[in-house]
This record gives sequence, structure tokens and C-alpha cells, in this order.
Amino acid sequence: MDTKDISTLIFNRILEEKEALSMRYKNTVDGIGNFYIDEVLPEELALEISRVFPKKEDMNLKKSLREYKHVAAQMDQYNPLLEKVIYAFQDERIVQLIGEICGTDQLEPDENLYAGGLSLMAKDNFLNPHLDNSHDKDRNKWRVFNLLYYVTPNWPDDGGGHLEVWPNGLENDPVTIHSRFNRLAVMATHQKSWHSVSPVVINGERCCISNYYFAESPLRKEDRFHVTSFRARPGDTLKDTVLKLDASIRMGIRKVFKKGIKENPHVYKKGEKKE
Ligand SMILES: O=C(O)CCC(=O)C(=O)O
Ligand SMILES: [Fe+2]
Repeated sequence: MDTKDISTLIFNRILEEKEALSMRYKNTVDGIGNFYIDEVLPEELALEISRVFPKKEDMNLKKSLREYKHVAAQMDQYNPLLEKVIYAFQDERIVQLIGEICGTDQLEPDENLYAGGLSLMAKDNFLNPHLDNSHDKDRNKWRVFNLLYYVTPNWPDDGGGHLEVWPNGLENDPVTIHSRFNRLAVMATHQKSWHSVSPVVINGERCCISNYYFAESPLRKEDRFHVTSFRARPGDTLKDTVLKLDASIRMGIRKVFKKGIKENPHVYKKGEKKE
């Protein structure tokens, strides 16, 4: 099965639910626009994806106060099915369809997998509340949607490791989108789209294939450039103070050096396979 075949399957499945997904997006757009869809790919194919997902030892560990997870973007190091699935979500028919559901017609996928790619979260891993970087790697385009496709079979609702969106700010309860097997979650990213992944509390591995869509203009007119900015989960004041300082220092650096002071290592350099 090639990338095109996989994208046809995804496209047809999203198309089947287009009305309901558009409704969900419309109902959430004033906070953090989102929708999710289950049984995205035929069960057997989704199971195959989970079987070939890399071990965490073969991925890059990200561990700090901000996050604790394993990621990979250099896709030619892994089973080729994974690269096909990632790029299937970049098929122009799907990009167009997501745009129709979300009422925007200028979406572009991210070939460099800037922050997209694979992620794996094991017991005690987490991703604190954050705003994604507002732009692409060259700071030309705005990041407008995240597409998160979850592939761990039987991931339980009480296992933690779920996507949380905070449409009413971190002072209020989040909306949880469970990271169930074979589910695609799509969420808008803008100046107020705080989101997180709750700590994993079981001995399992929550695997996700992610894509970002970009656009020439931001989703909201009040959007401004910002670096990825983390906060603590509510109640952890000390950590929150440190993370706020961390974001403002990195933002300060970006005001002087437009592209930052070091190249983001998390991009897919095609044809530059690491040994
Ligand atoms: O894994 C998820 O569900 C969310 C990931 C995310 O927000 C990110 O990588 O910025
Ligand atoms: Fe994010």
C-alpha cells in the first residue's frame, strides 16, 4: 500500500463524517476549535502501524520541566509504513477537506515535519500545558492546525496520556480528548490554544503520529508571533514561575535573532540519513 492509497482511505473516512465534524468544529471554534474521528484507517492497517512503531530507545528523548516524551522526525530511519502514513495526511485532498470542515481555504502541510512526526509517551511521561510555536521553521507561515493520530491499541481512558485543550484558560477545567486507538484529533492553534497531554499513569506506550498545517495568515487577527510557551499544570506555582520565565527568555532571544540561536534539530532532513 502506498501513500496515495492510505490517503484515499483517510480521505473517504473523514468525508463520511464531514457534516458532524464541521458541526463539532463550529461549536468549539470560539474557544479552541477541534474535532476528532475514530476508525480512521481499517483496523488491520492501524494495528500494523502500531506494530512497526519504533521502540522508545530508538527515538529522541525530550525531558525537562516542560515535557517528558520520546520523539522522532528523521523518518527514513524507521519502518517505511510510518513515513507513508505521515505524508498521507498531507495529501492535498485531505488538506482541502480539513480546510472545508474548519472554514479556511489556505492550508498547507509541513513537508519538513517541523515538530511533527512520531511521539511516544510511556509511564510518567507528560506534556505540560503549552502554546505551540506560532510559525514554521523559517518563520514565514503561521501554524494553524495540529493533526494527531493515535495508534496504541486498547489505550484505556483511565491510562492518562490524553490530549487536553483549555478553551477557558488554565484557571478552568480542560476538555479531554482521549487518545484512543485509531483516532484522529484535529485542533486549531492560535494565541489562546493552550493544550497539554496528561501524565501517563500505566505501563503502556501512547503512540502518536502528528502533522501540522500552516497558512499565510493566522487563524485570528489578534495572533502574534510567539515561541513554544509552557506553563505548569494548575496548582504547581513554583514550576509555573520557572516555565513563564523560560518562555519569556526564549521570546526575548527571538526578538533579536529572528530564527533563534540554534537550528531546531527536530526537522526531517530528507536524504540525510543518520548512521
Ligand atoms: O501528543 C499530543 O496529543 C499533543 C502533542 C503536542 O501538543 C505537541 O507536540 O505540541
Ligand atoms: Fe502542542
